[in-house]
Formats: sequence, structure tokens, C-alpha cells
Amino acid sequence: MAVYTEVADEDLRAFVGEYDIGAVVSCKGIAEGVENSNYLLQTDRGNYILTLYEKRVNPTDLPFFIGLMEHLARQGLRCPTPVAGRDGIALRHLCDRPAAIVSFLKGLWPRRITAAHCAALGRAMADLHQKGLSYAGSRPNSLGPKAWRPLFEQEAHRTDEVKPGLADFLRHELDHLERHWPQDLPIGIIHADLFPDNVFFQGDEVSGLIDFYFACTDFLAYDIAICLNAWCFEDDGSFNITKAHLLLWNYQQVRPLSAAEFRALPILARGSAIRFLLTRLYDWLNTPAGAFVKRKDPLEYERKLRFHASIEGAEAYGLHHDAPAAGKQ
Ligand SMILES: Nc1ncnc2c1ncn2[C@@H]1O[C@H](COP(=O)(O)OP(=O)(O)O)[C@@H](O)[C@H]1O
Ligand SMILES: N[C@@H](CCOP(=O)(O)O)C(=O)O
Repeated sequence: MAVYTEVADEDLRAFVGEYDIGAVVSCKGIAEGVENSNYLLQTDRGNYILTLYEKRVNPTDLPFFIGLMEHLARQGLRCPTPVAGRDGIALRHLCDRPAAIVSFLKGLWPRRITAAHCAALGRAMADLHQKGLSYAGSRPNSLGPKAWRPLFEQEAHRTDEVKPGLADFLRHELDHLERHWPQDLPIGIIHADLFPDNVFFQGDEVSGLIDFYFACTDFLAYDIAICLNAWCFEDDGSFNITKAHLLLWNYQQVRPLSAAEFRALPILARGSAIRFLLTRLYDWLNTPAGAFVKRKDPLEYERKLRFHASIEGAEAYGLHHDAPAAGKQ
């Protein structure tokens, strides 16, 4: 589920009346997602998404997110475009929560990921990175390396309930990551949660990127590392080198990686794995029984983390850095 806040009909009509988008025909809660309340809003002029921002989004970050989507949409990236009210303001309030209406994107997110999806994702992510460079806003990554140890320590005493020995493993990983985290890779705006459920496709082409509510300023290559984890492992836990190769090769057709970025991919992938492992671990241990949210498996990310820790170098992702940027696939 992701409808935490029910909106009464009269509140909705008054809210939509502040926009020039026609009259409400219907408004249905969307079951997917975990962070915010989302509705598919139909008016007599078209379809929109109405989002009420819930407690896990810091309200002071919202102008950054809204401004980013406006900027990217203006640059021609297919992403939700915030709709302003008649007064020119996009970020408003509904039911005591910050709320916004954004454009509805066509397409579906892929339930079964193919190599062709990974290829298209690589280009779309590089395009996002290029278009984000001219965005004036910035936001530190609140789930970056400095956040990981405190997040772990909060749950350390209960971590072995999930798997015996997991706490020690995570402690060693955190030590390693703190010692080896890169310092001076190219920085820009990253999506930071570019999982399959946030990428819409029509056929094999990306038709839109959604859910910019973890976007932040960080190493661009860290976004790639997040995608290697989220897109290139099979259900049985095996790493699919063909998918990784296509993702990286296609990314580089739009934005070539520096040698330092390429070399850093394994450590960035380890960091990205621990970041999602830790937030999933927190949710696993803290989601009340009976809550209408599907908990995600933290151990999926332990297996991914072990894979990245076991490889010799970034070549294990199916590409050599000296491969020509626009060569044969
Ligand atoms: N702009 C959009 N166009 C079409 N569908 C959308 C759009 N934004 C969200 N959705 C739908 O809402 C669901 C949840 O959105 P998401 O932003 O991932 O929520 P959350 O931030 O709560 O995780 C998506 O899986 C999709 O079905
Ligand atoms: N992608 C994260 C959880 C965030 O969920 P989203 O619905 O906001 O994309 C994970 O898989 O742990």
C-alpha cells in the first residue's frame, strides 16, 4: 500500500480548484510505493498523480525535489513535471501534509528484467546525470557513508535475529568501507533509488523515471553502483554479467566514465549494497505486525554485498575501461 492519508471529496475538490487542470472525475489510491500517499487523479482534461508527502520525507527537502523535476522536465528528460496552481506555486498543502500534483507518465515498470532493459537504463541514467549538471540546487546524501554506522548501531543488538553472525559481518564491512571510500570522483545529481519500480518502459525503451525523493548530490558513479545491484542480479542470487556489461556500455555512450570511476565501481557497489541492506534491516525489525507495507528482504543485499567483496576488480562487471567508448557491444 501507499495510501497513508485518505482525502475527503470536498477537500480534494477545493484543492484541485486551485489549479487550472479541469474538474475532478475520479481519484484512486495507488497501492504501490512505500514512502508517500499517491493517487491517480483524473480530471476532465487528463490524468495526473497527486502525492501527499508523508513523514519519511523531510519537508525542507521538498523544494529541492520539486525544483529538480521541473529542471529535468525542462531539459527534456521524461520525468514527472510538477503542475503549478493558478498562483504559480507547485508545492502546496492538503490534509495537513505537503502535497503536489505532477504529470502522469505512460509506461510500466518491468516485472521481469531483460538485458535490453539494462541497456536502455544505462543510457537513461547517463542522460539524467548530464541533464542534472545544470541544476542549481544541491542536497547532501542523507543515506551516504556517514549515515551507515549510526543506522547499523541503532539495530546492532537485534541484527543477529535476522541472521546469526550478520552484525559482525556488517561491522567489518563498515570498517572496510570507511577506510576505502573514494574521495574525489565526479559529483552531480543522482537519483539514488533507480530500482526497476522507478523506471517505466514502453517496449524496450525507457518512457519515464519517477520517484526522485532520494535524489541528492553525490558521486555519479554511485548511481551506477546502485543500478548494478538493483538490475543485474537474478532471482537465484547470481550476477548477470551480460546485463551489467550492457548497462555500463550504454551508459558510456552518453557519459564516458573516467578510469578512477571505473576502478571505484566495486567499492561503490559494496557501499550501495550496505545502504539498502541497512534501511531494509531497519524496516524489517521496526515495521509493526499487520502494517500494510511489504517488507523487503535485507539478506538479498547481504548476498550482493558478498559478491562485490569477492571480485578482483571492475572487470567482473563485463567491461574493460580501455574498451572504446563507442565500440562494438
Ligand atoms: N508520474 C507518475 N506517472 C505514472 N504513475 C506514477 C507516477 N508517479 C507515481 N506513479 C505510480 O505510483 C507508484 C508509487 O510511486 P512512488 O513515487 O514509487 O511512491 P513512493 O515514493 O511512495 O515509493 C508507482 O509505482 C506508479 O505506479
Ligand atoms: N528501493 C528501496 C526501497 C525504496 O522504495 P521505493 O518504493 O520508494 O522505490 C529498496 O528496495 O530497498
